Amino acid sequence: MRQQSKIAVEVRDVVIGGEKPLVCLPLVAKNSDDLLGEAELLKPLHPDLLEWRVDGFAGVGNIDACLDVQARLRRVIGDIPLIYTCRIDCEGGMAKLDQDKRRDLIEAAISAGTVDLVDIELCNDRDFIASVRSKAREFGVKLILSYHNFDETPGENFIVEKLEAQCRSGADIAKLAVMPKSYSDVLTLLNATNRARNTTVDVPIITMSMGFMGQITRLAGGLFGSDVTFAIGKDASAPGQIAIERLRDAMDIFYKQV
Ligand SMILES: O=C1C[C@@](O)(C(=O)O)C[C@@H](O)[C@@H]1O
Repeated sequence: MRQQSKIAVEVRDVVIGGEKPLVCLPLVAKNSDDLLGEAELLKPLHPDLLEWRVDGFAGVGNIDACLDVQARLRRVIGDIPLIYTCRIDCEGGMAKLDQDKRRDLIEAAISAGTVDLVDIELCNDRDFIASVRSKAREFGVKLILSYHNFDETPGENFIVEKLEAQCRSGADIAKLAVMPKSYSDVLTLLNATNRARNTTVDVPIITMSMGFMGQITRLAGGLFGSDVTFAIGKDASAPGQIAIERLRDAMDIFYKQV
């Protein structure tokens, strides 16, 4: 059986860090009609979690427009836990916002009370992280601190230290996505995840090696300590994601017994 997270995170009736890794589907539509349509389409696929990639939404610069769609989105998805992500452009985000605006948007989303988790990058400055963290705590929203590298896979120590730093900065969940150039890089990511899970990182972990080479980490990363895998519902939000139906079939091989 896989090594569970020492501290599990519960959102609605979903446990992150429990017996089985969970499947999250990203919502990446550009306009509100398409976004709500995408959510309708994904709901019957029964994802454990949904992620709204707000940085892919054309109205991302308009807080009121975003809040309006967010409220409608919650009505469509019912009780499915929702991650709110406005990814910073230097780590793969699709919009360039200034930091004050991005923080205001994220905090407004948290205060609206209709998102369950928020994902921000560890590369944001301390004040940005402290401000979002305190807003998240106030509204009972779980904080994911993340790191993305679309160019390469850093060494094992770097990865473990990044996950540890996320914990020290108050992450309820530590997350890291990196790009492999070889299958050794894929093993580095899995080794680092396994080490973090079994030593210093007590909170749930989400890691993935991106691209084609990294697909094994999306299927079997849970065995090494990754608690959530991102799949394709309608459209991908990162290279290497696999359609949810195929992913679930494959995951049954690894996790059915539990
Ligand atoms: O950070 C992540 C992980 C991800 O980049 C992936 O590789 O599956 C997909 C993103 O939507 C999410 O925010």
